Amino acid sequence: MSDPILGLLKTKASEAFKQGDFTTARSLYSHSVDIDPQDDTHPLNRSLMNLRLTRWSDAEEDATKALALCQCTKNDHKQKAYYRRCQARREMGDIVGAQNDLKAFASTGGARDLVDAEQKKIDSSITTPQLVPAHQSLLLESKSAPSERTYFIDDAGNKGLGAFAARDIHRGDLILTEKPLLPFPHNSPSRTELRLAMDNLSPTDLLVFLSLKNTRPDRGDTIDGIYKTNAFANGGIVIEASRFNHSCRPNARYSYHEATNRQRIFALTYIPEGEEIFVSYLASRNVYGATRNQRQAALRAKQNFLCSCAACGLDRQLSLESDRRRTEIRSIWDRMPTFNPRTDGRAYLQIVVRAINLMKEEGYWADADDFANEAAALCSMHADWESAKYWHGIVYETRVAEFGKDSAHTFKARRDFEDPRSIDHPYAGVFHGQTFADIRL
Ligand SMILES: C[S@@+](CC[C@H](N)C(=O)[O-])C[C@H]1O[C@@H](n2cnc3c(N)ncnc32)[C@H](O)[C@@H]1O
Repeated sequence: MSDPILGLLKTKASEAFKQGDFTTARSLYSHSVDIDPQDDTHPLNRSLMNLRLTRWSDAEEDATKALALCQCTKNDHKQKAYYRRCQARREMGDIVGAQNDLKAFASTGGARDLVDAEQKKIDSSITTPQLVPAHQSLLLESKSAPSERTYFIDDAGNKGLGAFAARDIHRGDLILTEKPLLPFPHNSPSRTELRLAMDNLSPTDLLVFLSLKNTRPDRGDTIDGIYKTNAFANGGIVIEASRFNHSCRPNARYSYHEATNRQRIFALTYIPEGEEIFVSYLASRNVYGATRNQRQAALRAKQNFLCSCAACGLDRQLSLESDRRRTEIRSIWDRMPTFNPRTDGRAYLQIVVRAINLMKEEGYWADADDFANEAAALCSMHADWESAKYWHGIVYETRVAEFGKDSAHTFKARRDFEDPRSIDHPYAGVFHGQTFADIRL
């Protein structure tokens, strides 16, 4: 079954061609050539774009490729291929080759007026070959990072491309803010929804989409493969943000900012210039509360890759220690609802402290707010407002780094920190007599 992207590529390439954007049309046809190398139509179409772009030797090569593929079966394709190759060869000063192609064009039924016009050009052409002009780069490479940028995209070894710090980045710095190219309000659009959204892309945006990584090219559905490799939960396809690789000990975090319809990435830690910036593709507890095997299985199922991050690459001993820490953090989280908040308050706070310290030992404590938030709620139940403020402060500081000062999560944390008594909790202030001032990180 042919890849559904082929029809879309043809439509968008002719759209670009009609607009006179031969560079985009050529690149779109190049994708068709790569996806469907046995069909002569694609190199034939691309040869025309090459002629328009004065890329004579590429035009010649494509016409030759088309001739080899169409063999004797498609006469009109053969005619076009000879005619285009004739023009390319003439432009390159290969008069003998051009003359032969023109003969072949005529003998396969090429229009008389075209033959005559082309013959005149051959006759009057100068034998000195023209220089091939420098042409535009066809790759949609990410532009090299201007100095004010926080990141640049570069080769990240076995992971493909990746994002790197263009300067020293500090915890809480905004690294990227980007509008989605294909926004979806949910994570799994149907094939029809996806196809409709793709139809609305401009030819150049389709090219940008096609520049993204596809970890499932074998499945024969390029759109689906690229979507699954790159889509964000909330926010769909976001081109630059898609270049950030995953780590189970990330130094940055992505989040969707609904108010501005932007995908954003904030620094969770200090990231020195030149270092790779990593986000986590897995939701919080599936990273900090999961062993290496569990994380790797989840990433393989979700995105079909074997994680090579620093945490997954630890040697056996260190990896076992890491697994033990993460398993304990997870088990603390799972045990928390079993505590009686009236009688077990101190033990509850002590395990919160334990969990956050384990996160720190693990080198990834950006999600400390999950636990600190529970601690704040417990202190509020006991009307220990001072302690509640302390824990709300940790939640607030963590959320600024995770989501920025202007996110809804952070606003709430800030309000609770400034006025702990205003907390929206059904049991706030119902127990009295216990204070927790001695239990801190
Ligand atoms: C959203 S893309 C990230 C950008 C991608 N590296 C590129 O070249 O465009 C996700 C893909 O990058 C690769 N990748 C990301 N993080 C990785 C990691 N920790 N280990 C190995 N491969 C990773 C995998 O192929 C994954 O499917």
